[in-house]
Amino acid sequence: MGEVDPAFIQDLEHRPKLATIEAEEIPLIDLNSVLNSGDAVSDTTLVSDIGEACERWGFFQVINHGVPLEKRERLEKAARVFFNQPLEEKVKIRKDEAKILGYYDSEHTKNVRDWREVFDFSVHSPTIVPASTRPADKQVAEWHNQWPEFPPQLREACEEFAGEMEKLCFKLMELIALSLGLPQDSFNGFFKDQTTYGRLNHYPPCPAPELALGLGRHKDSGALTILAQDDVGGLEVKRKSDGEWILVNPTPNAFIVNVGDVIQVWSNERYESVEHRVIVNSEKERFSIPFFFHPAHYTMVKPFEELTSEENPPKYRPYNWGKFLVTRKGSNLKKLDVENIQIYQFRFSESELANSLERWYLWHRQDAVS
Ligand SMILES: O=C(O)CCC(=O)C(=O)O
Ligand SMILES: [Fe+2]
Repeated sequence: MGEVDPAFIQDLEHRPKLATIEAEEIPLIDLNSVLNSGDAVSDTTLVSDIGEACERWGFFQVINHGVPLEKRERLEKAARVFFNQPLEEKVKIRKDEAKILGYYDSEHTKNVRDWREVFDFSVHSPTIVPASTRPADKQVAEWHNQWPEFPPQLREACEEFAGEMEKLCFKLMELIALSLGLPQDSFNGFFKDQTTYGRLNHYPPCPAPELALGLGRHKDSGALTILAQDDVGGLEVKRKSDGEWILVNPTPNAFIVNVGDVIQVWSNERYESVEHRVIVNSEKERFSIPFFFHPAHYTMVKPFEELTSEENPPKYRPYNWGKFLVTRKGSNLKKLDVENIQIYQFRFSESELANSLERWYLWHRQDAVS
């Protein structure tokens, strides 16, 4: 990536503090009991620990998650080999506005360029999504994977790892449902025709880690994200209690889990999708593998009725997940003059919320037409 191009430079207020602060860690959750308990979850302590982590942090780490270490290591190795190739090899599978999956090295978050390169692959290929961002357009399109020729084992490593991630996501969604007081399988149906995808991230060493970010502050827009980070460290989470950026120290063979915007809406903000970002390092490169668990494109995302009441009316109007996803995917590819789509655009204003009777009326009427 060479010298630091001004496109990478963050505004003053968003530049990282590189001095490490001693801070409380995000919760570490042991999934051992649930993996050995068959289908029904009976560990109430585990369920309440997950609920508390989602409420306080929006983030937690899991250990004893049942994902074989060999599968993770195999993919980590293949990712290194892939990114280590010359740029002209990688750009053969470059993504663009028509081909949404593949390699990319100039993603922008909040319209500042990220100091990283990525490879995106969908888990159920082809993935069915809306053909355009236009609300009235009901046509669908297919996302197809673009696999590199080299290394030849990358495809299988991605597919095998994704299979494991998907199982873990379903388990975690069941635990989250229980933690909200909902039936265990409440969320499963939304993921029948899921738009989930996986990503390989490479953050090269950066000559100006105090000016740039590997990945700018953002919230994940899907339901759940599971992340494998290597031993370098760089992920920072914005602590809800005071807005301080907290580094997530690498824990060997753990996965980092965070709730995304969709869970924020489903839970009517009991669980919030929390901002996070990645700082870079002048000496070490870093690799990470996020897995974005996303519902089917036709899902109308709205608060669960069981989690709302007259005193706690729905805070969001229903929105179409697929339209949201394609709008977001298209806008991250380049620098724009405006902020890309965010869920607060679907949130009722405080004055609308204040009138809960009217809110209930609106809500039921929208339900009938969506
Ligand atoms: O690389 C990381 O640690 C975080 C990646 C991430 O937040 C994302 O890709 O959404
Ligand atoms: Fe993220």
